[in-house]
Amino acid sequence: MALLTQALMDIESVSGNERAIADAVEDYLRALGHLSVHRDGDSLVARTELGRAERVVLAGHLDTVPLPTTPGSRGTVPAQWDGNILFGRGATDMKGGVAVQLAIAAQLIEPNRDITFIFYDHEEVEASKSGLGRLLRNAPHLLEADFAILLEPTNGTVEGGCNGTTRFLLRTRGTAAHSARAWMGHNAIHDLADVLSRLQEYQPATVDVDGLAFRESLNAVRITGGVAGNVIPDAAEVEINYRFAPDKGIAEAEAHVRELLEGYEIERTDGAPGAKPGLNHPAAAAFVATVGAEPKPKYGWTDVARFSELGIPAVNFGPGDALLAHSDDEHVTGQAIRDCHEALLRWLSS
Ligand SMILES: N[C@@H](CCC[C@H](NC(=O)CCC(=O)O)C(=O)O)C(=O)O
Repeated sequence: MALLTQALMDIESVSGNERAIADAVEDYLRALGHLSVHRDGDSLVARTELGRAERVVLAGHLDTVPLPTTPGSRGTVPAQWDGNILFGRGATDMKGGVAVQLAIAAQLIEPNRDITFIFYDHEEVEASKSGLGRLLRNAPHLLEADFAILLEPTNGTVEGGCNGTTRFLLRTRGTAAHSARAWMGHNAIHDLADVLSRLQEYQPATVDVDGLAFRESLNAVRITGGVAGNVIPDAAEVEINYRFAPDKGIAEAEAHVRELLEGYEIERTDGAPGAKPGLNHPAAAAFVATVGAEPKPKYGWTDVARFSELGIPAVNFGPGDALLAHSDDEHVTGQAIRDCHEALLRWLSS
Protein backbone atom coordinates (compact mmCIF):
# COMPACT_ATOMS: atom_id res chain seq x y z
CA MET A 1 0.00 0.00 0.00
CA ALA A 2 2.84 2.39 0.84
CA LEU A 3 4.32 1.70 -2.61
CA LEU A 4 0.98 2.56 -4.20
CA THR A 5 0.98 5.80 -2.19
CA GLN A 6 4.52 6.49 -3.40
CA ALA A 7 3.51 5.88 -7.03
CA LEU A 8 0.64 8.37 -6.66
CA MET A 9 2.91 10.92 -4.97
CA ASP A 10 5.40 10.66 -7.82
CA ILE A 11 2.74 12.00 -10.19
CA GLU A 12 2.75 15.75 -9.50
CA SER A 13 -0.88 16.87 -9.26
CA VAL A 14 -0.99 20.40 -7.90
CA SER A 15 -4.57 21.71 -8.38
CA GLY A 16 -5.14 22.35 -12.08
CA ASN A 17 -2.63 19.69 -13.12
CA GLU A 18 -4.58 16.49 -12.32
CA ARG A 19 -4.80 15.08 -15.86
CA ALA A 20 -1.91 12.56 -15.51
CA ILE A 21 -3.01 11.20 -12.14
CA ALA A 22 -6.65 10.99 -13.27
CA ASP A 23 -5.52 9.03 -16.37
CA ALA A 24 -3.52 6.63 -14.17
CA VAL A 25 -6.43 6.13 -11.75
CA GLU A 26 -8.87 5.62 -14.64
CA ASP A 27 -6.63 2.94 -16.25
CA TYR A 28 -6.32 1.18 -12.89
CA LEU A 29 -10.08 1.22 -12.19
CA ARG A 30 -11.06 0.06 -15.69
CA ALA A 31 -8.50 -2.76 -15.58
CA LEU A 32 -10.18 -4.15 -12.44
CA GLY A 33 -13.18 -5.07 -14.56
CA HIS A 34 -15.84 -5.31 -11.82
CA LEU A 35 -16.68 -1.62 -11.40
CA SER A 36 -18.78 0.71 -13.53
CA VAL A 37 -16.47 3.65 -14.23
CA HIS A 38 -17.52 7.19 -15.15
CA ARG A 39 -15.12 10.03 -15.96
CA ASP A 40 -15.98 13.72 -15.75
CA GLY A 41 -13.04 16.03 -16.54
CA ASP A 42 -10.34 14.88 -14.16
CA SER A 43 -12.76 13.26 -11.71
CA LEU A 44 -13.76 9.61 -11.60
CA VAL A 45 -16.62 7.66 -10.09
CA ALA A 46 -16.35 3.87 -9.87
CA ARG A 47 -19.25 1.88 -8.43
CA THR A 48 -20.04 -1.65 -7.44
CA GLU A 49 -23.58 -2.52 -8.59
CA LEU A 50 -24.41 -5.47 -6.36
CA GLY A 51 -27.87 -4.39 -5.26
CA ARG A 52 -26.87 -4.25 -1.59
CA ALA A 53 -29.25 -2.65 0.93
CA GLU A 54 -26.80 0.15 1.69
CA ARG A 55 -24.38 2.21 -0.37
CA VAL A 56 -21.30 3.96 1.00
CA VAL A 57 -19.10 6.55 -0.71
CA LEU A 58 -15.33 6.41 -0.26
CA ALA A 59 -14.08 9.75 -1.57
CA GLY A 60 -10.72 11.42 -2.01
CA HIS A 61 -9.26 14.28 -4.01
CA LEU A 62 -6.42 13.84 -6.49
CA ASP A 63 -4.91 17.33 -6.23
CA THR A 64 -2.38 18.75 -3.79
CA VAL A 65 -1.35 22.22 -2.68
CA PRO A 66 1.72 23.68 -4.48
CA LEU A 67 5.17 22.20 -3.88
CA PRO A 68 7.31 23.72 -1.12
CA THR A 69 9.55 26.60 -2.17
CA THR A 70 12.10 26.32 0.65
CA PRO A 71 15.23 24.60 -0.69
CA GLY A 72 15.85 21.21 0.94
CA SER A 73 12.19 20.62 1.90
CA ARG A 74 11.26 16.96 1.84
CA GLY A 75 7.54 17.50 1.25
CA THR A 76 8.03 17.63 -2.51
CA VAL A 77 7.90 15.47 -5.66
CA PRO A 78 9.17 12.78 -6.15
CA ALA A 79 8.48 11.11 -2.82
CA GLN A 80 11.39 9.87 -0.72
CA TRP A 81 11.73 7.27 2.00
CA ASP A 82 13.47 7.86 5.31
CA GLY A 83 13.33 4.50 7.07
CA ASN A 84 9.64 3.56 7.04
CA ILE A 85 8.45 7.16 6.63
CA LEU A 86 7.36 8.41 3.22
CA PHE A 87 8.03 12.12 2.64
CA GLY A 88 6.57 14.20 -0.18
CA ARG A 89 3.73 16.42 -1.33
CA GLY A 90 0.40 14.69 -0.80
CA ALA A 91 1.73 12.13 1.72
CA THR A 92 -1.01 13.03 4.19
CA ASP A 93 -3.27 15.23 2.08
CA MET A 94 -4.21 12.87 0.64
CA LYS A 95 -2.49 10.32 -1.56
CA GLY A 96 -2.28 7.80 1.31
CA GLY A 97 -6.08 7.98 1.44
CA VAL A 98 -6.39 7.61 -2.34
CA ALA A 99 -4.08 4.57 -2.22
CA VAL A 100 -6.39 3.00 0.39
CA GLN A 101 -9.40 3.64 -1.89
CA LEU A 102 -7.63 2.02 -4.83
CA ALA A 103 -6.52 -0.99 -2.79
CA ILE A 104 -10.05 -1.57 -1.50
CA ALA A 105 -11.46 -1.20 -5.02
CA ALA A 106 -9.16 -3.99 -6.17
CA GLN A 107 -9.57 -6.30 -3.18
CA LEU A 108 -13.28 -6.16 -2.36
CA ILE A 109 -15.15 -7.70 -5.26
CA GLU A 110 -18.13 -8.56 -3.04
CA PRO A 111 -18.29 -5.99 -0.23
CA ASN A 112 -21.10 -6.10 2.33
CA ARG A 113 -22.33 -2.69 1.13
CA ASP A 114 -22.27 -1.27 -2.38
CA ILE A 115 -19.34 1.13 -2.69
CA THR A 116 -19.04 4.31 -4.74
CA PHE A 117 -15.38 5.30 -5.11
CA ILE A 118 -14.96 8.98 -5.98
CA PHE A 119 -11.66 10.59 -7.01
CA TYR A 120 -11.84 14.29 -7.85
CA ASP A 121 -9.86 17.32 -8.96
CA HIS A 122 -9.56 20.88 -7.64
CA GLU A 123 -10.32 20.34 -3.95
CA GLU A 124 -7.51 22.49 -2.57
CA VAL A 125 -8.70 25.67 -4.29
CA GLU A 126 -11.72 27.95 -4.32
CA ALA A 127 -14.99 26.07 -3.95
CA SER A 128 -16.26 27.15 -7.40
CA LYS A 129 -13.59 24.97 -9.10
CA SER A 130 -14.28 21.76 -7.16
CA GLY A 131 -14.40 18.60 -9.28
CA LEU A 132 -16.85 17.11 -6.78
CA GLY A 133 -19.11 20.12 -7.18
CA ARG A 134 -18.95 19.67 -10.97
CA LEU A 135 -19.77 15.95 -10.65
CA LEU A 136 -22.74 16.87 -8.55
CA ARG A 137 -24.00 19.23 -11.26
CA ASN A 138 -23.29 16.83 -14.16
CA ALA A 139 -24.19 13.41 -12.72
CA PRO A 140 -25.90 13.78 -9.32
CA HIS A 141 -27.35 10.25 -9.47
CA LEU A 142 -23.83 8.80 -9.29
CA LEU A 143 -23.30 10.35 -5.88
CA GLU A 144 -26.40 9.00 -4.17
CA ALA A 145 -25.48 7.09 -1.01
CA ASP A 146 -26.46 6.35 2.58
CA PHE A 147 -23.15 7.33 4.13
CA ALA A 148 -19.85 8.88 2.99
CA ILE A 149 -16.29 8.57 4.21
CA LEU A 150 -13.75 11.17 3.13
CA LEU A 151 -10.27 9.68 3.33
CA GLU A 152 -8.71 12.96 4.48
CA PRO A 153 -5.97 12.55 7.11
CA THR A 154 -7.28 11.79 10.61
CA ASN A 155 -4.48 9.77 12.21
CA GLY A 156 -6.37 6.65 13.22
CA THR A 157 -9.54 8.25 14.52
CA VAL A 158 -12.70 9.69 13.02
CA GLU A 159 -12.72 13.47 12.61
CA GLY A 160 -16.27 14.76 12.67
CA GLY A 161 -17.66 17.66 10.64
CA CYS A 162 -15.35 20.44 9.52
CA ASN A 163 -14.71 24.13 9.98
CA GLY A 164 -16.04 26.49 7.32
CA THR A 165 -13.67 28.67 5.33
CA THR A 166 -14.02 32.07 3.77
CA ARG A 167 -11.63 34.51 2.10
CA PHE A 168 -11.60 38.28 1.73
CA LEU A 169 -9.56 40.89 -0.09
CA LEU A 170 -9.00 44.04 1.94
CA ARG A 171 -7.80 46.99 -0.13
CA THR A 172 -6.16 50.23 0.92
CA ARG A 173 -5.74 53.16 -1.45
CA GLY A 174 -3.18 55.95 -1.34
CA THR A 175 -1.61 58.50 -3.65
CA ALA A 176 1.40 57.76 -5.83
CA ALA A 177 4.39 60.08 -5.59
CA HIS A 178 8.17 60.04 -5.97
CA SER A 179 9.59 58.23 -2.94
CA ALA A 180 12.11 61.05 -2.52
CA ARG A 181 9.15 63.42 -2.00
CA ALA A 182 6.94 61.08 0.00
CA TRP A 183 5.03 63.98 1.59
CA MET A 184 3.40 64.50 -1.80
CA GLY A 185 1.75 61.04 -1.64
CA HIS A 186 0.01 58.65 0.69
CA ASN A 187 1.42 55.18 1.31
CA ALA A 188 -1.23 52.46 0.89
CA ILE A 189 1.12 49.73 2.18
CA HIS A 190 1.69 51.61 5.45
CA ASP A 191 -2.09 51.71 5.92
CA LEU A 192 -2.06 47.91 6.13
CA ALA A 193 -0.08 48.10 9.40
CA ASP A 194 -3.26 48.76 11.36
CA VAL A 195 -5.04 45.88 9.61
CA LEU A 196 -2.17 43.50 10.35
CA SER A 197 -2.04 44.49 14.00
CA ARG A 198 -5.80 43.93 14.38
CA LEU A 199 -5.29 40.44 12.92
CA GLN A 200 -2.26 39.78 15.09
CA GLU A 201 -4.07 40.78 18.27
CA TYR A 202 -7.22 38.82 17.41
CA GLN A 203 -7.87 35.87 19.71
CA PRO A 204 -9.57 33.09 17.71
CA ALA A 205 -12.39 31.26 19.46
CA THR A 206 -12.77 27.57 20.20
CA VAL A 207 -16.41 26.59 19.78
CA ASP A 208 -18.07 23.47 21.10
CA VAL A 209 -20.32 21.90 18.46
CA ASP A 210 -22.04 18.62 19.33
CA GLY A 211 -19.35 17.85 21.91
CA LEU A 212 -16.33 18.51 19.67
CA ALA A 213 -14.15 21.61 20.21
CA PHE A 214 -13.62 23.41 16.88
CA ARG A 215 -10.62 25.80 16.94
CA GLU A 216 -11.05 28.78 14.66
CA SER A 217 -8.31 30.73 12.80
CA LEU A 218 -8.17 34.16 11.20
CA ASN A 219 -5.09 35.03 9.16
CA ALA A 220 -3.60 37.21 6.50
CA VAL A 221 -2.47 34.69 3.87
CA ARG A 222 -1.18 36.90 1.06
CA ILE A 223 -0.15 40.52 0.63
CA THR A 224 0.51 42.62 -2.45
CA GLY A 225 1.23 46.25 -3.25
CA GLY A 226 3.74 48.60 -4.82
CA VAL A 227 4.84 49.16 -8.40
CA ALA A 228 8.50 50.22 -8.23
CA GLY A 229 11.37 50.81 -5.84
CA ASN A 230 11.01 54.60 -6.08
CA VAL A 231 7.24 55.11 -6.06
CA ILE A 232 5.00 55.59 -3.04
CA PRO A 233 2.41 52.79 -3.49
CA ASP A 234 -1.09 53.99 -4.21
CA ALA A 235 -2.73 50.57 -3.66
CA ALA A 236 -2.21 47.54 -1.45
CA GLU A 237 -4.16 44.42 -0.81
CA VAL A 238 -4.20 41.72 1.83
CA GLU A 239 -5.99 38.39 1.46
CA ILE A 240 -7.56 37.13 4.67
CA ASN A 241 -8.74 33.59 5.43
CA TYR A 242 -11.20 32.93 8.24
CA ARG A 243 -11.76 29.33 9.38
CA PHE A 244 -14.97 29.34 11.35
CA ALA A 245 -16.70 26.72 13.48
CA PRO A 246 -19.72 24.91 12.03
CA ASP A 247 -22.10 26.62 14.46
CA LYS A 248 -22.21 29.53 12.00
CA GLY A 249 -22.73 30.03 8.29
CA ILE A 250 -20.90 32.18 5.76
CA ALA A 251 -23.02 35.29 6.39
CA GLU A 252 -22.28 35.24 10.12
CA ALA A 253 -18.59 34.57 9.47
CA GLU A 254 -18.48 37.49 7.04
CA ALA A 255 -20.19 39.81 9.50
CA HIS A 256 -17.63 38.86 12.15
CA VAL A 257 -14.68 39.71 9.90
CA ARG A 258 -16.27 42.96 8.72
CA GLU A 259 -16.84 44.00 12.32
CA LEU A 260 -13.22 43.32 13.27
CA LEU A 261 -11.93 45.23 10.23
CA GLU A 262 -14.50 48.00 10.29
CA GLY A 263 -13.53 51.09 8.31
CA TYR A 264 -11.78 49.18 5.51
CA GLU A 265 -12.83 48.25 1.98
CA ILE A 266 -13.42 44.49 2.02
CA GLU A 267 -14.63 42.09 -0.65
CA ARG A 268 -15.54 38.48 0.12
CA THR A 269 -14.02 36.34 -2.64
CA ASP A 270 -14.81 32.76 -1.56
CA GLY A 271 -16.72 30.83 1.02
CA ALA A 272 -17.62 27.26 1.92
CA PRO A 273 -19.71 26.50 5.00
CA GLY A 274 -18.51 23.89 7.46
CA ALA A 275 -20.41 20.84 8.67
CA LYS A 276 -21.61 19.84 12.12
CA PRO A 277 -20.14 16.49 13.23
CA GLY A 278 -23.44 14.60 13.03
CA LEU A 279 -21.84 11.66 14.82
CA ASN A 280 -25.15 10.71 16.44
CA HIS A 281 -26.51 9.69 13.04
CA PRO A 282 -26.81 5.86 13.18
CA ALA A 283 -24.49 5.26 10.21
CA ALA A 284 -21.81 7.61 11.56
CA ALA A 285 -22.17 6.30 15.14
CA ALA A 286 -21.80 2.71 13.95
CA PHE A 287 -18.67 3.59 11.99
CA VAL A 288 -17.15 5.46 14.96
CA ALA A 289 -17.82 2.39 17.12
CA THR A 290 -16.03 0.18 14.57
CA VAL A 291 -12.97 2.45 14.54
CA GLY A 292 -12.99 2.46 18.33
CA ALA A 293 -11.00 5.64 19.00
CA GLU A 294 -12.38 8.89 20.45
CA PRO A 295 -13.57 11.14 17.58
CA LYS A 296 -12.02 14.58 17.08
CA PRO A 297 -13.07 17.70 15.18
CA LYS A 298 -11.78 18.40 11.64
CA TYR A 299 -10.18 21.84 11.57
CA GLY A 300 -9.58 21.95 7.81
CA TRP A 301 -12.44 22.19 5.33
CA THR A 302 -13.43 18.93 3.68
CA ASP A 303 -16.21 17.65 1.44
CA VAL A 304 -18.06 16.19 4.43
CA ALA A 305 -19.64 19.65 4.18
CA ARG A 306 -20.86 18.96 0.65
CA PHE A 307 -22.23 15.51 1.56
CA SER A 308 -23.89 16.86 4.71
CA GLU A 309 -25.55 19.55 2.62
CA LEU A 310 -26.89 16.77 0.38
CA GLY A 311 -28.32 15.05 3.47
CA ILE A 312 -25.74 12.23 3.29
CA PRO A 313 -24.11 11.68 6.70
CA ALA A 314 -20.34 11.88 6.28
CA VAL A 315 -17.15 11.60 8.33
CA ASN A 316 -13.42 12.02 7.76
CA PHE A 317 -11.27 8.92 8.21
CA GLY A 318 -7.92 8.55 6.49
CA PRO A 319 -4.22 7.87 7.03
CA GLY A 320 -1.70 10.45 8.20
CA ASP A 321 -1.53 13.37 10.58
CA ALA A 322 -3.57 16.39 9.49
CA LEU A 323 -1.07 18.62 11.37
CA LEU A 324 1.40 17.85 8.57
CA ALA A 325 -0.99 18.69 5.73
CA HIS A 326 0.24 21.58 3.51
CA SER A 327 3.56 21.68 5.44
CA ASP A 328 7.06 21.56 3.90
CA ASP A 329 7.64 18.40 5.91
CA GLU A 330 4.59 16.43 4.79
CA HIS A 331 5.00 12.71 5.50
CA VAL A 332 3.15 9.52 6.39
CA THR A 333 4.16 6.14 7.77
CA GLY A 334 3.45 2.89 5.97
CA GLN A 335 1.81 1.67 9.19
CA ALA A 336 -0.73 4.54 9.22
CA ILE A 337 -1.78 3.64 5.67
CA ARG A 338 -2.07 -0.06 6.52
CA ASP A 339 -4.08 0.64 9.69
CA CYS A 340 -6.63 2.75 7.81
CA HIS A 341 -6.87 0.16 5.05
CA GLU A 342 -7.43 -2.69 7.53
CA ALA A 343 -10.12 -0.78 9.45
CA LEU A 344 -12.08 -0.03 6.26
CA LEU A 345 -11.59 -3.53 4.88
CA ARG A 346 -12.93 -5.01 8.15
CA TRP A 347 -15.95 -2.71 8.13
CA LEU A 348 -16.76 -3.40 4.48
CA SER A 349 -16.35 -7.15 4.60
CA SER A 350 -17.61 -8.23 8.05
N1 LIG B 1 -12.63 25.07 -1.11
C1 LIG B 1 -11.80 25.01 0.09
C2 LIG B 1 -10.90 23.87 -0.01
C3 LIG B 1 -9.92 23.74 1.10
C4 LIG B 1 -9.56 22.37 1.42
C5 LIG B 1 -8.47 22.17 2.40
N2 LIG B 1 -8.73 20.96 3.11
C6 LIG B 1 -7.79 20.38 3.85
O1 LIG B 1 -6.67 20.80 3.93
C7 LIG B 1 -8.20 19.11 4.58
C8 LIG B 1 -7.09 18.49 5.32
C9 LIG B 1 -7.25 18.59 6.79
O2 LIG B 1 -7.34 19.68 7.33
O3 LIG B 1 -7.30 17.58 7.41
C10 LIG B 1 -8.37 23.32 3.39
O4 LIG B 1 -8.94 23.28 4.48
O5 LIG B 1 -7.66 24.29 3.06
C11 LIG B 1 -11.08 26.34 0.20
O6 LIG B 1 -11.34 27.16 -0.62
O7 LIG B 1 -10.29 26.59 1.08
